[in-house]
Amino acid sequence: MLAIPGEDATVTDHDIRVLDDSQYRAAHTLFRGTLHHPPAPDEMWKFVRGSYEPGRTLGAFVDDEMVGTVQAFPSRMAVPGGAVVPHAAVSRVGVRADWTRRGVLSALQRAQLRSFAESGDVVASLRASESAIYGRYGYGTATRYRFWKVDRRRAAPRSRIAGRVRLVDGEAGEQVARALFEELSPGRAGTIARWPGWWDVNIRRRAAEENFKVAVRSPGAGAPDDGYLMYKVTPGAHGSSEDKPTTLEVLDLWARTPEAWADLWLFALGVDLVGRITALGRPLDEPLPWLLGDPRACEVTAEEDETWLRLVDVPAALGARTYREGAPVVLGVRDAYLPENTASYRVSADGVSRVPDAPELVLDVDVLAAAYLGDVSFSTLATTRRLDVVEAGALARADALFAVTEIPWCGSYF
Ligand SMILES: CC(=O)SCCNC(=O)CCNC(=O)[C@H](O)C(C)(C)COP(=O)(O)OP(=O)(O)OC[C@H]1O[C@@H](n2cnc3c(N)ncnc32)[C@H](O)[C@@H]1OP(=O)(O)O
Repeated sequence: MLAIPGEDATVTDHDIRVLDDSQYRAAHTLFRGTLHHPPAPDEMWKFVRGSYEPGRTLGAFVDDEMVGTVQAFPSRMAVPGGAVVPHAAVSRVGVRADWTRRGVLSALQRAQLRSFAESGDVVASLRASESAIYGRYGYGTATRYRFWKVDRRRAAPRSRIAGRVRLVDGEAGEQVARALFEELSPGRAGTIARWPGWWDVNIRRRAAEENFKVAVRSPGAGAPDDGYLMYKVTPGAHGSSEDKPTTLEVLDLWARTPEAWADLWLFALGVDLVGRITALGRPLDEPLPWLLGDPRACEVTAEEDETWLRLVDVPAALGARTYREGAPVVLGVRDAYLPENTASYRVSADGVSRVPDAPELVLDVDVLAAAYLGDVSFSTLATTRRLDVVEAGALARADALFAVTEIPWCGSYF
């Protein structure tokens, strides 16, 4: 039985259990129900099943009936400076509609965070269905992504493909993509390792149902592959119809070099009969307009929070990333769910240590997570009253230490 924050008489009976093999399908059905989806049919379940790994799914029970569930996939995440830390990828969070707002998720979160701390995960992350849910559990928005829409016929690319882009069919295409992905991610800060079930659910299952293509790029014949594009084309109503144009969706695009990146986009821009190209979840610094003769042919249709990051082990996370040169700063961190993180930390280019000193900036662990990968500055967080400034000069020092040269991005939806 768990102690539940803000508990009242109706929530004390929650019983959080680690689920076993015989309960995964029920948990999946419960989760899908909270998203207003029907249970997974057998042909979907055969791909989803493998993503339930032992010991990683929790259920909340009332009178022996499951009313809520959370799951986490095993992963790793790159942090500024290039180190890679153990990472739990949280997903499939749901509480049955007749049990919401009675502390079920809070109980699940408390148990899940404790299990991450015990198993040595340094960070956890998730994609939030709603932005009001996860801050209280210590998750902060640490990366953002953008969605593109391109009017392909207007785009007029400025250059031509310089290397070789070839289509690779079926499983061979997936294998080439997967090998390249594993070489490139985790790489940039915020990028993660995908787990086998990610490929089963997101690629293999969809490829079986939809018209997936894999284009692989190399600098030239015989040279090693250096990038791939996974895409799908949905034919429009009448070929070139304005209302429902033939649309090419960029599903996954990773490149080792700028040349490979440009060639893969140029390939997409060259696919005949396509009127519109869409790309979801791309990095904020992707320079697509510069590739086009008519930069206005591409439009950012959305820019949203991507990674909600949780620093599970604050000293290990702070110690894993590098810092720019500059005078040190003392951060006072508060963590209600993992109180062992609550402490003062002296951060400098030489390293991080827990200190008895009075803090110069005081902040909750979700706010530290937002700044951790470098996506937002301490000054911005202070301006928006997300942290307390005890020593005015500390803001500029913290900004200088945590600054990064490349905008963090994850690029793997889960
Ligand atoms: C990573 C992912 O899987 S994202 C998908 C998340 N799942 C969904 O969106 C499915 C639909 N929603 C749900 O299943 C549930 O509403 C959940 C899981 C979001 C929340 O579960 P609950 O058991 O209701 O949360 P719980 O009762 O523990 O809430 C704790 C606090 O968070 C608040 N809260 C919970 N959900 C929300 C929400 N959607 N919006 C605003 N506040 C919320 C509660 O009001 C409560 O606040 P309080 O402590 O000030 O009283």
